[in-house]
This record gives sequence, C-alpha cells and structure tokens, in this order.
Amino acid sequence: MSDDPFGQSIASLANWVPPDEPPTGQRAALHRLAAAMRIVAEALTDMQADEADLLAAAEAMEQFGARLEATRTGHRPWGFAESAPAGDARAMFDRSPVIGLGNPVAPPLRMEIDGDRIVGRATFGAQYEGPPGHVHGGIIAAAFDEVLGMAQARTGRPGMTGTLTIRYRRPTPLHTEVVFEARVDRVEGRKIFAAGTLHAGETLCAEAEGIFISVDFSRLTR
Ligand SMILES: CCCCCCCCCCCCCCCC(=O)SCCNC(=O)CCNC(=O)[C@H](O)C(C)(C)COP(=O)(O)OP(=O)(O)OC[C@H]1O[C@@H](n2cnc3c(N)ncnc32)[C@H](O)[C@@H]1OP(=O)(O)O
Repeated sequence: MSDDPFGQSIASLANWVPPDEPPTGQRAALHRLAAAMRIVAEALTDMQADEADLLAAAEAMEQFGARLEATRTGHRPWGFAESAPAGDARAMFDRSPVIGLGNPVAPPLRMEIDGDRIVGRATFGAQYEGPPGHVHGGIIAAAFDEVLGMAQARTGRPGMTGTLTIRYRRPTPLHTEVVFEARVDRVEGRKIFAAGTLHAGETLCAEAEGIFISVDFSRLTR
C-alpha cells in the first residue's frame, strides 16, 4: 500500500467496477470455503443431524480453526472491510460482512454501478431470518449502509455513516432475489445525503436515507 492509501484510491472509486477475472489459487479457495460455511450456517437453522454428527463436525471445525489461527498475520491483503475506504479501489472487499465473498457472514450482497445509482442484489437465506420467513431488519439496515455507503463514496470524498434511517414498508422475503438501489441526493459541506430503496419484485419493502460525514480516512489508520 502506498504512503497515501486513501486519497488516490478514494477518488478512483468514482470509476470503480468489480474485476472481470474470477479469482484463482488461495483466494478462490477462500471463496469456496466461505460459500461452504454459508451452506452450513443456513442448514444449522433447521437441520435434523444427530448429536454425534454435530459433535464430529464441531471437533473438525475446532481443529481447522486452530490451524487457521496459527497462520494469522494481522495483515489485510485484499482491501478493507467496507467498500468506501478501501485502500485499493479495485479490491474485492473480501472481508466485508455484507459483500465479502471471503466472509461467511456476508449474504453476500453483489453490488454494481449503474450510472449514478448503486444496485445491490442479494438472496437472503434462513440464517438471516427475523420475522418468520422474512429478513431480519438489522440485516436490511446493514445492506442499506453498504449500498448507500458505496453511493456516497463516489462523490470522491466519502464519509462515515452519521445517521441511517430505514422505513420498513413490507416484510422482505427470504430465498428471493431482492434489489437495493442507492444514490446521492445532495452534498452540503461535509454532509452527503444518500437515499435508497429495497424491492422484492414490484414490492417496495423498505426505503433508506443516510447522512454520511466526510472524514479524513488517513487519520483513522494512524
Ligand atoms: C481504516 C478504515 C476504517 C474504516 C471505517 C469505516 C468508514 C466507512 C465509510 C463509509 C463506508 C460505507 C459503509 C459503511 C459505513 C459505516 O458503517 S461507518 C460505521 C458507523 N459510523 C460510525 O461509526 C461513525 C461514528 N461517528 C463519528 O465518527 C463522528 O460522529 C462523525 C460521523 C465522523 C462526525 O464527527 P465530526 O467529524 O466531529 O463531525 P462534526 O464536525 O461534529 O460535524 C460535521 C457536520 O456533520 C453533522 N453531523 C455530525 N454527526 C452527524 C450525525 N451522526 N448525523 C448527521 N449529521 C451529523 C454536523 O451537524 C455538522 O454539520 P454542519 O454543522 O457542518 O452543518
């Protein structure tokens, strides 16, 4: 990473597009592992495996976890956990809890830039359930934070979320592709006002407004 890890990269977010090339090697293996862990996480919500099977899996996972722990370096090789302050604007944000393909917690949300809009698509599994059969409201808020956050980052002087307001209009279904959209409404000094929607098909499930406060991200890394 350069001496100015944010300035140039943040400016270039205005032109950021997801890489075309699929990952290879260790990174592809990480994505496959995270995807497998998502399958396990969802299956745990309603599985019928017996105690012995679960204990065997727990033991194997504990052993694998210990092996992984021993390899940790404290470095962040593939960008930052949130899209806006990524040191490398082309980083794939593997660690994000919302979009990270290397993070089993992430649904993951897939984001793309469409003109002045950010579009995010996700299909939430049962591990994200809040009301029966529907997505937990906090998970929806996290996804809005990410898409609004990416939209405001494209101003070239992104900020941290100051205020995020969600209006939940209809329950958001699990197991259905849903679409988030976000755009910047206006900028007033350091305040960037962004807004977004969440649809399941034609149904408007939620609306969001966010106020992001531009910050000097280089100060956050010191
Ligand atoms: C190493 C990497 C680290 C990564 C770090 C993550 C960074 C991510 C960036 C984007 C990523 C996107 C996707 C996920 C975004 C999150 O989830 S970020 C995490 C959640 N948010 C936070 O943790 C923010 C915590 N809050 C703070 O740090 C500070 O309160 C803030 C927001 C930076 C503002 O503090 P400040 O710079 O001292 O602001 P201040 O000078 O008091 O006010 C400036 C102006 O903003 C207004 N304002 C201040 N606070 C607020 C507020 N909460 N609401 C509305 N307006 C406010 C003031 O009224 C003032 O307005 P004017 O008087 O100029 O009209």
